[in-house]
Amino acid sequence: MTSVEEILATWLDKFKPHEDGALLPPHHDHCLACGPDNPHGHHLVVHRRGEEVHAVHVFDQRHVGAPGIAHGGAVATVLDDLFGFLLYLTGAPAVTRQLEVRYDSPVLLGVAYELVAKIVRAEGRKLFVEAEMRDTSGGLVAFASALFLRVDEAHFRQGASNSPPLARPI
Ligand SMILES: CCCCCCCC(=O)SCCNC(=O)CCNC(=O)[C@H](O)C(C)(C)COP(=O)(O)OP(=O)(O)OC[C@H]1O[C@@H](n2cnc3c(N)ncnc32)[C@H](O)[C@@H]1OP(=O)(O)O
Repeated sequence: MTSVEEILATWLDKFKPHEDGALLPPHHDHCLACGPDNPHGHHLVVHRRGEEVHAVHVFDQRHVGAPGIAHGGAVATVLDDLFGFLLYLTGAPAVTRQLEVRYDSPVLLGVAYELVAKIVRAEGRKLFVEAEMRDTSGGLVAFASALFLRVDEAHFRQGASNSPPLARPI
C-alpha cells in the first residue's frame, strides 16, 4: 500500500544527484506516465543523459486516438511526465504551470520514438523546459515547452484526503 506520506518519504532519495546515464526512478509506482504498477499507464522509462533526460517510448492500443495513432492527450501526458524527470537533476519537486505541445506528425502506435527534454532556463521558482519527440529517422514529430513551478511538500498533501492508499499488485 502506498499513501501520499509514503510517496513523499521516498522523494528525499529521488531528488538527489543521479549519475550521468543513470536510470531515473518513477515519480511513484502508480504514476500515469511512469508508474510500473499502473495498468493504464505508459510505463515510461527515463535515463539521465548529461543535463538532459532521455527515453525511447512506444505507445500502444490503450492510448489510441484516431485508429493506429496515439491520442494527443496521451502524447502530452508522456511529454509532461518526461519534464518531471528533469526535476531529479534540479533537486526539488515542481509542478506543471503551463504546457504547450506542437504536434508535427501523427505518433503511430507500436512504433518506437526517442524523447529528450532539457531545462532551458531557471528563474527563482520557475523552470522553463523543452522536449522533442523524434522518429527513428530523426524526424521531429512533436515539440513541447512548459513552465514548471517549484512547490513544497504541502502542495502534494492537498491530494491526501481523497487519495486512498493504492494497492500494489500481488
Ligand atoms: C514530483 C513531480 C511529479 C511530476 C509529474 C508530472 C507533471 C505533473 O503532472 S504536475 C500536475 C499538474 N499541475 C498541477 O496540478 C499544478 C496546479 N497549479 C497549482 O497548484 C498552482 O497554480 C501552482 C502551485 C503551480 C502555482 O501557484 P502559485 O504559487 O500561486 O504561483 P503563481 O503566482 O501562479 O506563479 C508564480 C510565478 O510564475 C509566474 N507565471 C505563472 N504562469 C506563468 C506563465 N504561463 N508564464 C510565465 N510566468 C508565469 C507568475 O507570474 C509568478 O511570477 P512571480 O513570482 O515573478 O510573480
